[in-house]
Amino acid sequence: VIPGWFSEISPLWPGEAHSLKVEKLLFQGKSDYQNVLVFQSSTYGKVLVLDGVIQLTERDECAYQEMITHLPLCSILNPKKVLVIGGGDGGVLREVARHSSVEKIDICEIDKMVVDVSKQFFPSVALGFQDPRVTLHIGDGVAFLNAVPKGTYDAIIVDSSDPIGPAQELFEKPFFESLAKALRPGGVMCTQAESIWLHMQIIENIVANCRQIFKGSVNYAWTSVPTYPSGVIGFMLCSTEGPAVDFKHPINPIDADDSHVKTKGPLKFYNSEVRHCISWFLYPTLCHSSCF
Ligand SMILES: NCCCCCc1nc2ccccc2[nH]1
Repeated sequence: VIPGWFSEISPLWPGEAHSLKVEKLLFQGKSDYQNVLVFQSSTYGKVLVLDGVIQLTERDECAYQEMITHLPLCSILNPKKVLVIGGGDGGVLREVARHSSVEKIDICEIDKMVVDVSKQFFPSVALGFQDPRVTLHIGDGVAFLNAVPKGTYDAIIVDSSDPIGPAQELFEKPFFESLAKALRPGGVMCTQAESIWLHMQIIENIVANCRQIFKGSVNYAWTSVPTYPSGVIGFMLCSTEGPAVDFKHPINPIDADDSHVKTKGPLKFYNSEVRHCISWFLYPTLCHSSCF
């Protein structure tokens, strides 16, 4: 370990470690579920780390939060009821709240310390909690989903950490089945789906499960986030039934109504024109990706 530097070492990416220069340690704690660390980096703003894994930095969080939110919400007309699993930093809430059609936003985050730390150190991200449509549930996302009536939500976003620790069961088949049950017919889900450079085995298992469970479209998209391992992170984008969702030509473009800019600030990454990094699957691996 180099003094003054944080290195992200994990068995999930053996033999490599992204490092960030540390200016100042801001918070260190242990919640009921994980170690929580916040530091001021030299060039990426403040950084949130859970069990040694980078979850967000002020400089590049926009790429992840905007893509995981607007890819699904811009693919269906008139989303009204949205559920966020995880995402205790509030960034996905901030992005969901940009959609004026949304009437209700539920969020289920297992670790209250993540919410409290985000509100204290990441106000530009945690501002999502201030929206009156938001209801915060502190608890296990699996239990929450199993208690939700069938067909409740138009969209569900799973902003999870990695499948080591509290988020492990959010990558397993029963959880995807409960996602499909909680969605209305034609509803869409979007989940954090790791790196095509590091986790193809995990991704192939998720795609195989989603192909059995989601009878609409099953897509894998990815984007560039410099402070996530290998510099990319992906998303599973699935609909329960209905016509293939064309994520390249969103039927509910967010730029159509820019009233959100006044309260949330401008979008920094996503827009409807740019072709997103969406890769199709030809069994057994990615065939090609078309982006930008
Ligand atoms: N190694 C990639 C990790 C991706 C993490 C995405 C993420 N960032 C978060 C911040 C707070 C709570 C849950 C979160 N989930």
